[in-house]
Amino acid sequence: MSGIHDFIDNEVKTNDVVLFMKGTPEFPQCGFSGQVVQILDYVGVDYKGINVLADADIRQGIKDYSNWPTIPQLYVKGEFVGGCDIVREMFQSGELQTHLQGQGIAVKGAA
Ligand SMILES: N[C@@H](CCC(=O)N[C@@H](CS)C(=O)NCC(=O)O)C(=O)O
Ligand code: FES
Repeated sequence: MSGIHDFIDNEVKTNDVVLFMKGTPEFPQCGFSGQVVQILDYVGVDYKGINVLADADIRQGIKDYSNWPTIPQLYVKGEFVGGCDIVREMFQSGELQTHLQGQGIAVKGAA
């Protein structure tokens, strides 16, 4: 196992919600990442953002880890959820909020 794989594995397993993205939650540097940030902020969930632009090995490593070719990538409780399109569709259907709550993760406005 490579060091990058272990780093990623540790991040997704020790943080409930992790977003691998371009830029930071405060300053996204791509519209796809920015859309997921907006959704997560709207839903009101705490998450950790990891900027793949700061590290080329993570940028490639996260694609290998999930076998998914693009950034952003959202993980909940150690599981890959999806990229921008999937997260947006799940948000619009309400499935994202349901999934988070089902995992015991607090979302805004939930009891
Ligand atoms: N349709 C994709 C949009 C994301 C996307 O196309 N990302 C591209 C451009 S930011 C990407 O990560 N390319 C590989 C790279 O930049 O390393 C999704 O649902 O997440
Ligand atoms: S950085 Fe160009 S589309 Fe994401």
